[in-house]
Amino acid sequence: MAKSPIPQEIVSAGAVPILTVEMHTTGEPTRIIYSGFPEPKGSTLLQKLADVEANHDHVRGRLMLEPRGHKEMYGALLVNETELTATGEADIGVIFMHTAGYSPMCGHATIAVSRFLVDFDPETCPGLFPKRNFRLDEETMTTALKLHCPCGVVNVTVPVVNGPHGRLQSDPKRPISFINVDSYATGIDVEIPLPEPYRWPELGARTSLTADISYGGAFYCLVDVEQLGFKDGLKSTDLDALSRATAKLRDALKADPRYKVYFQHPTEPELSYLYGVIVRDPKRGVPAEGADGAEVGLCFFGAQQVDRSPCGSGSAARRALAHAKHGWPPEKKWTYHCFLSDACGGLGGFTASVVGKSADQANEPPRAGERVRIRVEGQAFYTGFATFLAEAVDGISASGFVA
Ligand SMILES: O=C(O)[C@H]1NCC[C@@H]1O
Repeated sequence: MAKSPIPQEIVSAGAVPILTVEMHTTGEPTRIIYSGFPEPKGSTLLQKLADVEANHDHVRGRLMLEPRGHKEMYGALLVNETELTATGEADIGVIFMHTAGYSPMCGHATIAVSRFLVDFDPETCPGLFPKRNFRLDEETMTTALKLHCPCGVVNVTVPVVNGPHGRLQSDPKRPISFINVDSYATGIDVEIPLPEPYRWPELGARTSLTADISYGGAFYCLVDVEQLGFKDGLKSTDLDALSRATAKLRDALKADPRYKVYFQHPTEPELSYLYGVIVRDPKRGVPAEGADGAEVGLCFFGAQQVDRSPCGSGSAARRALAHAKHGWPPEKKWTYHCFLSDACGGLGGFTASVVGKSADQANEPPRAGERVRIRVEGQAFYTGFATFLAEAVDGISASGFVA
């Protein structure tokens, strides 16, 4: 690797340099932070997340916002030790971050991080992922990884090939898949009244709409584009108007305590909140090979950040909703597209299917609240790697900013 052209005295004069690998999953960035981030304190992953939020949030800002990031940046901080790596239930932990905070789950970053974890060279990253333990399936040439995400353990399968130096490396030609934590719809066809301050122009004379609520590691409100009043479907030219409409819908849901019941995580109060609004256009989208159908969607999360990817946790939430609402058989595979994959002729869509029900619900018919395991598939690619500095005398950029 090339040496830094900046004199070492400058590199080491400010905060510890932060090292990242940069990837994208259907256009959505993941800045994977593997060295230099302050060590989070706590014995559980959620305690470590709370510590990062309370004490190192400015470092999140530094890496996500300008001038090192931008308003749509996304990141993943690797955490070697969690309560579940200690028991062997997980291989490594991860804290997901965006421009306005942190995510309970992130499918696109799970795909990127898992590929990186298979590929990185332990000699160049000493201390990273010390319990690295590939479980290779030689028949399928895949390796398994258990990622401890804030929402729980996600089981990832990464296709591999034999690399030139006798080391396994990821196979960029085949999709990575993950089996998410239990996913379930919490609200089907919920009538949402929209009081005056929570309306937008495209609604016209309507004063309410119908939407669904579903969990895929994070809670999403899922709404058809026509319900929002956009009669011509999802169009990228309407992005600003869609952002204004979904922000109003999000605010209406957050303002009324009656909706809290739809966003209750069974065990973790920290995860009990509306994370994003996904606008669906069921009339568009090309199915990926082997899939039974497709739809296009657009996910707004955080401070109305736009997911470039089809949103992995949202795909799980949507497939769980289809199971509960329409009784789709488990093997029915659906391709979830974003604007980008739709514009690229279907390249980069995420495909989701049901791979199992919770054991205690195995014989029950589909219904709201029923927990299912969803497998989501997608691909991530490397775009680079970086060393980020913060000079001690730089009063502007240490915590990042949005212009
Ligand atoms: O793929 C996902 O699940 C996500 N992408 C950004 C917002 C969500 O966390």
